[in-house]
Amino acid sequence: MQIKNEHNLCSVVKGKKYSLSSLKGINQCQHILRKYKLFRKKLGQFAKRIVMPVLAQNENQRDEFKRPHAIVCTRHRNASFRKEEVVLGRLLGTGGFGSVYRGKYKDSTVAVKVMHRVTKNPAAQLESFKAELNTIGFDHENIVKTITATSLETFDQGAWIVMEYAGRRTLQSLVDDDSVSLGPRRRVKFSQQIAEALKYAHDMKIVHLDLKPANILITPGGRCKVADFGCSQKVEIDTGIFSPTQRSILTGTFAYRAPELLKGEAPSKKADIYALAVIMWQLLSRQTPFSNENQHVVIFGVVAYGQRPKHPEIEVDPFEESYRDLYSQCWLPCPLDRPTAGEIAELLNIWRGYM
Ligand SMILES: Nc1ncnc2c1ncn2[C@@H]1O[C@H](COP(=O)(O)OP(=O)(O)OP(=O)(O)O)[C@@H](O)[C@H]1O
Repeated sequence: MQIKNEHNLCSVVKGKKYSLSSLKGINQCQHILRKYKLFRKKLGQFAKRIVMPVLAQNENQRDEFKRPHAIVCTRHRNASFRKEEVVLGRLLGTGGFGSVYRGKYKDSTVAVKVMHRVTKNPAAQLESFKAELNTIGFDHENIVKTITATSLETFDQGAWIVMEYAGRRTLQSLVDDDSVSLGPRRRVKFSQQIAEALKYAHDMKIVHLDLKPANILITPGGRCKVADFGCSQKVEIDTGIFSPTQRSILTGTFAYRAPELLKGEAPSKKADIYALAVIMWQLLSRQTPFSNENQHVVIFGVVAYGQRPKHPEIEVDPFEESYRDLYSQCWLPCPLDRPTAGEIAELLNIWRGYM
């Protein structure tokens, strides 16, 4: 098939008529890909695994492109980012593996995660850094944009991740702040935006696995942005399940962790849907899930008896009932019974149209 233009190339690749011989003229492809910068936005992961190896200059490069995370590492290594280009400002907060500062990079206000130089678990820290790089190239209004990062090779000399600055508030701080109203419209808007972010990440074969209100930033304009992909994992393209070589998912906060993860089973996209359910519950109840309860007892209850956070004892109208029904479906014990992020986003979008 002759490659004529961007659309044509997309349809060849997306329509899976991608036997490499059908992509006539590598030079032509290169030209089109460069011209339209298709690598990430339009062809996504598929292009990285199928088209990029064709364009690779030599065997080594070809193998590298075929490995998961290859694009991230390669782009990353070649990135022109130097620490001197960043002006660090005040500290925004400190997490387990790094401290986040407000800063300036190329005239933009950014947030910079500076990984701790000394840590009790350097291997886990490196994994977390690599996981955060899963979102390099993501472009979605409800996901904190990762702009650039120092290279993996220089990790030991101090690793930095430069992100868009998404404001000072988190969804957790809104839930905890009694002066902030979280009426039905806001609840549905936030839930929909989180579902949209998950849909995008899942379409890119990335699962977050540490979704909770503290990891959702709220911009001054009131938009949700999912942050902290430090526990995220890549799903295999064909099977939809995780490569067993990747690290186990013993991270995350237990109240938001799906029962299959608590049982030690392989995670899937539906683990994020479970976490979204708990967040939706929290937006309605404004309580902390399983607060003051013994963690081990709760984990046993969640896994063995399908225990979930209690529905808040408030009067509910038919609309609230639908909202409860939706999050109750999202935390069903069997991952297959839970809706997809796309289905949830679509439904909530329809609701928003009626509110
Ligand atoms: N892009 C960003 N824009 C604004 N603030 C951010 C951004 N990224 C992180 N922060 C803030 O920086 C602080 C530290 O974030 P970080 O992700 O390192 O740690 P954490 O989520 O608190 O802990 P951990 O990662 O160990 O779970 C948090 O308060 C977070 O809200």
